[in-house]
Amino acid sequence: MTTQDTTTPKKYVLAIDQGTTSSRAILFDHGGQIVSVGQLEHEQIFPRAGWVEHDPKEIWTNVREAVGQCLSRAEVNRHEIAAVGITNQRETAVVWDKNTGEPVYNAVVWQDVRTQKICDELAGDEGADKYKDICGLPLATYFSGPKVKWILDNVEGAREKAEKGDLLFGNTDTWVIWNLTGGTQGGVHVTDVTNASRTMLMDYRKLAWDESVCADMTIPMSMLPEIRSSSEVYGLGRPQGLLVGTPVAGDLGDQQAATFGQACFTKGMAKNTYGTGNFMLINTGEEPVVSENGLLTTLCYKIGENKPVYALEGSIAVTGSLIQWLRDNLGIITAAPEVEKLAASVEDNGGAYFVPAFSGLFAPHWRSDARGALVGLTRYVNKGHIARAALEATAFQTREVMDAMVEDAKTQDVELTELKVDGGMTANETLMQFQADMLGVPVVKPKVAETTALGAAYAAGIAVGFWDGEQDVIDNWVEDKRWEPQMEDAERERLLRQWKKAVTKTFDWVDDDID
Ligand SMILES: Nc1ncnc2c1ncn2[C@@H]1O[C@H](COP(=O)(O)OP(=O)(O)O)[C@@H](O)[C@H]1O
Ligand SMILES: O=P(O)(O)OC[C@H](O)CO
Repeated sequence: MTTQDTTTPKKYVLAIDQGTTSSRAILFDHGGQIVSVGQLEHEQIFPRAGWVEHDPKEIWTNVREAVGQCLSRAEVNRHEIAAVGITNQRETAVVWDKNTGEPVYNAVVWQDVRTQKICDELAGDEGADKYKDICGLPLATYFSGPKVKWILDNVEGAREKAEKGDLLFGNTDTWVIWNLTGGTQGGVHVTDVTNASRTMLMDYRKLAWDESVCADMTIPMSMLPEIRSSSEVYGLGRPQGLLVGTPVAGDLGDQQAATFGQACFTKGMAKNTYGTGNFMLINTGEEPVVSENGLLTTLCYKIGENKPVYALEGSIAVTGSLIQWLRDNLGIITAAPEVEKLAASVEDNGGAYFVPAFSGLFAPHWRSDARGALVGLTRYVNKGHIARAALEATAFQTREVMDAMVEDAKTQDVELTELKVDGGMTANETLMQFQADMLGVPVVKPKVAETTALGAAYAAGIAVGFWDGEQDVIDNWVEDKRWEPQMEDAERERLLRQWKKAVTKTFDWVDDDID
């Protein structure tokens, strides 16, 4: 049996951040400072238009290698590590055989839109909000439940195996934790409330799988992981691994982890993460709030036996990935940071607006029938304007989500006075200034920008007593940079008016005869 070393003093907590484009392992010290990082990218598989897959085996290999890199770079071994926390790209669905550990199909990624027909059929006459009262989410291709149904319906033999109890489902947190704790040799099959709240299968008030939704989606409940809190010991590292005997003690979806790492512990505090997509979460306290404006009701975190904390979320599918698209599909930049220089080569967007509805539009529109559009083009527009329009798209989309949040917040008596930000795109000064201009409130970035991994580390460290609780997180949070709004109101309103017009041009694009 694997046991934990309780004799060596513990100096660190390790976070594993299994993201959309890469898997990272980050070691943190007691002050919440980064000690070392390991990182590997994995392949993005696009078998058809609108389909996005990852290879779960590659992800697991990369996680192990990232942990190896991280520990060797710091010359730290597992005896000095108090606990491991996992955070992950949410909604991405993995289904595997519990007897062999082999996935039955690639992971179907959150951005994938293949389940449109399944969602339409499930909605029937009742519409996309059919399950909203149970799970807090609209029926959309984004969430895991319909993806699991697709796998069971389309992979030969999968449904029979699932019905026999041989298959397991999980988001990538569950997949990583199962493997980390032993896989076929006794791996634990768990998830936390935040990840479960993104499947459409969990009742967000009861924090339990909902039988009726699972039945509608024809998903055997034996496949589903046990729902646990975000901060408790789920199991110990497997004997063969580098983390043998180390408690695996934190699990949060990446956006909730960032909210935790940003110390948004009070009702009304909000953060926005600028990565592949953008995700703004506002803490709504111990009572769930139902949005009237296209936001998702989601679990924010649950620490051990404490009451759960809820959030409203505005999810934007495409932000940083639009910059990758400029790099990979248009070739007008060779690396993401170059977009800033290209955008600075022009004074403004030249009338061009880029609505990147590559996976339809998420919050606040939830239009699966939308597809991307670049509008306002004239002979005047050059690649500098396109780069600028691509950057501005992130800020405009964020403003739309913020408007929805402000509307919902009115009923809660909370006011949004500033926005905490993090993620890869916050390195872009032009974007951050434009963002503050578009929001009309200051945008504030912390010194440790890896808030996602930090949040997972805190959840794990709190579970084992390495940190005492939320006050430690608050004490460790230090402001790095602040952007104040500078734009005239009239100019802001003009730009937003044009943007809103551009958004309407993307609607109703997908016809029924297109998969
Ligand atoms: N200087 C920059 N300007 C604009 N976008 C950037 C810049 N640097 C990185 N990005 C974008 O940020 C994203 C990476 O951010 P990250 O937080 O690592 O994402 P994720 O965790 O979603 O993989 C990429 O999509 C990339 O295009
Ligand atoms: O891996 P990221 O940072 O792109 O985040 C993905 C989100 O969790 C999807 O909901």
